[in-house]
Amino acid sequence: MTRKLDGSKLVIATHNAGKLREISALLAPFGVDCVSAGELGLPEPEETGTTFVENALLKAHAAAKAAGLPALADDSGLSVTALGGRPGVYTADWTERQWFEAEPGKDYKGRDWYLAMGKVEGLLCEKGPDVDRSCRFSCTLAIAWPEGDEAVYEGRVDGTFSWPPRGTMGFGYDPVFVPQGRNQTFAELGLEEKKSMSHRADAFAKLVADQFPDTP
Ligand SMILES: O=P(O)(O)OP(=O)(O)OP(=O)(O)OC[C@H]1O[C@@H](n2cnc3c(O)ncnc32)[C@H](O)[C@@H]1O
Ligand SMILES: [Mg+2]
Repeated sequence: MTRKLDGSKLVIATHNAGKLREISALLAPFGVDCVSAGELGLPEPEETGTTFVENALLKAHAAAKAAGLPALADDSGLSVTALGGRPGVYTADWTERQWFEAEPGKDYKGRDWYLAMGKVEGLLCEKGPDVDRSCRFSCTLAIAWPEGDEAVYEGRVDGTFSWPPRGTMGFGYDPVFVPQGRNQTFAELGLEEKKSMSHRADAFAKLVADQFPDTP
């Protein structure tokens, strides 16, 4: 049995504004008292794990320990089938890594998502016009308590990598991700639609079933 949230404040342990917006919207109906890592001035831990689960747990435990409160972290990414699952767990620093290899010493702090998406497109194009464009967004949500307890929930959504980018809503790779069964990208569909079908929503549904089982 996993430990349950008991009404104390919950730290949303992310430094990504897009994720914070989505997690806040998903949590809203459950009356959880939330505070973000940014509001608490928590440092951004180095993500040294090799899986989404490892990194989500690492971020949740770091925040829970620093804040003395339960913390919810999210590790997520886009895995492209034809690229052997890349960028996957390295989605956030894909641009930094690619450019670092090209030009060591350059400052990559301002992540440029357009470049990162273009890099994926470039690698797909190298494989020819009939390349398999299927891909998947994965999301692992982890809750950690200051005493060391933890709970993990995994979600995913399958789709297609679409080029050029379309839409202005959402964040990160949303403009190039078309979920299965739809024609629009997540960035065109917007928060409400995305909330009903995303990798984050899938993981969150498992969190709700476990943490808030009595909610109708
Ligand atoms: O670690 P935190 O502070 O939560 O923020 P981050 O941006 O570094 O997040 P990750 O380490 O989990 O990296 C995941 C990256 O995958 C991308 N990503 C994850 N979920 C996404 C979504 O719903 N829509 C678009 N891109 C997403 C986005 O580029 C993220 O930066
Ligand atoms: Mg990160």
